[in-house]
Amino acid sequence: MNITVAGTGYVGLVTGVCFAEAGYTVTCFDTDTEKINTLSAGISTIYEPGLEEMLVQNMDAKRLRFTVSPAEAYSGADFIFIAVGTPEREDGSANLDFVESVAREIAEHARGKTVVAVKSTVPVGTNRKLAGFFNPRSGISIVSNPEFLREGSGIADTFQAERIVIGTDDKAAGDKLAGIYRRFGVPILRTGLKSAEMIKYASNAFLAAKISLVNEIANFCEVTGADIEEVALGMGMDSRIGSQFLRAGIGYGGSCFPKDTKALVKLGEEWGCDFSILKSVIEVNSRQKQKLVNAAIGIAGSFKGKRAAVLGLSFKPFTDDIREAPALEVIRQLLDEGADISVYDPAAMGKMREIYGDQLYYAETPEEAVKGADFAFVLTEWPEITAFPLEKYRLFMRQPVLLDGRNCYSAEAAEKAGLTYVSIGRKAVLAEAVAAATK
Ligand SMILES: NC(=O)C1=CN([C@@H]2O[C@H](COP(=O)(O)OP(=O)(O)OC[C@H]3O[C@@H](n4cnc5c(N)ncnc54)[C@H](O)[C@@H]3O)[C@@H](O)[C@H]2O)C=CC1
Ligand SMILES: O=C(O)[C@H]1O[C@H](OP(=O)(O)OP(=O)(O)OC[C@H]2O[C@@H](n3ccc(=O)[nH]c3=O)[C@H](O)[C@@H]2O)[C@H](O)[C@@H](O)[C@@H]1O
Repeated sequence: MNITVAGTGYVGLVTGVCFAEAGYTVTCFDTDTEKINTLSAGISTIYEPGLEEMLVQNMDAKRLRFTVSPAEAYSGADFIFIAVGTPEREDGSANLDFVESVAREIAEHARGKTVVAVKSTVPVGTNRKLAGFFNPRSGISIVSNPEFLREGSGIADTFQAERIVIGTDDKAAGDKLAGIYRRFGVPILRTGLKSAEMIKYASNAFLAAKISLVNEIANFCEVTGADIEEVALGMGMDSRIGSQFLRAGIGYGGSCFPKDTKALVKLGEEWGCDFSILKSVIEVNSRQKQKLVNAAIGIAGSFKGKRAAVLGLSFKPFTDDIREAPALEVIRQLLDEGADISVYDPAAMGKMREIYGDQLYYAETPEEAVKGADFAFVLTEWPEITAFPLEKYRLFMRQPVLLDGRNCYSAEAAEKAGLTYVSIGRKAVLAEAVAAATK
């Protein structure tokens, strides 16, 4: 059984390595020669706990290889997973150029009966369009197989997936794909092609909405004196609500929630449907990302001549991905305000340096980052950051103002440590500061 994965980004690489780990022979194909050279040398191109070890073991066992040749990748494949990017276009819609170019190459090179499973997130109707790239007599069938893994826990999310969705109008192709997933022992849901495409967007939209709703409730807690941690705990005990994704914070980021919510709004427009809830979800998230800098301005008046430390750059812990990370918005605002900025992140410093170069100071430890700072922003709840003692902020900072965008610390402990502490949904100080800044 030969499996090919097109695209060695996050999804493609995790998929390829996990299918090899499950015992299949896997070829990963990418047009990016540098990436393929790095991977062929046994080096992971993404930061994902446990992935590199698994990559090397499966390469050594001759179950996993990498290529830049489409002929080599597609000609002998029984299954081809498409996992290339579907980035946001300027108007918010999904860019399908990469997916279409893979379909064209498969049509050119694939021989015999091949099941093409589309993991890339694509608008409803795309897979039917992609089927049009293949000659009906070629034996190539298309199945929608959306991906639900999260960065930072991609391996566990694959082997212990809560569901695998297989959407197709071709029952035999769906049966074949379900067959290769059987080794994973996870629940499989069979649907039509369009429903599978919608399940992906609807799931991400729902999760993003949950976060924006909890963030709005957190903002209201600040005004009324309620505590979002207690409120979320109480809400989450209701199994109809569920306790996950109720963490209030500085807003959601990442390569998917921001782009997929916008793509769904755009898709709705194309079909004459107004996603008004989703528009608010996006708007609330965008305001949430600006909240802490506004609070700091409320406290300081101005950032001129002030130093700000930013702890946590990736959009969530256990990844080096900074796509749409709240840190990007916070740093943009701080630069506009004329602040001196030092940053620290256990994994994402290289990617930040690619964007900001010498506009920022890159510290090697949280301690070094906060030294001499007037403000410290905590934007990602990395263990290295949450374990950084409150006393050290007081000890090393010039003016110990801590703005905690992930509610990593106890407000009581922070005050006891002598800090001016601002967090999300827990203390009136934030609402007052924001009101002062926006007067
Ligand atoms: N990043 C994530 O955690 C998740 C992403 N998704 C979806 O999966 C898809 C892929 O996402 P990422 O892995 O983040 O993408 P990515 O942008 O990190 O990687 C895409 C890869 O495809 C390669 N590529 C482009 N054109 C190609 C071609 N013609 N042939 C072969 N390779 C080609 C690029 O060189 C790149 O390495 C997107 O649709 C995304 O929405 C779904 C679930 C989770
Ligand atoms: O389509 C995708 O790419 C993926 O998007 C998300 O996964 P991911 O973006 O890796 O990370 P999440 O853990 O969902 O976090 C996304 C953002 O929401 C934020 N978040 C999450 C949970 C929460 O309670 N509060 C909160 O602010 C995180 O800090 C992060 O910025 C989904 O969880 C995956 O199921 C999906 O496959």
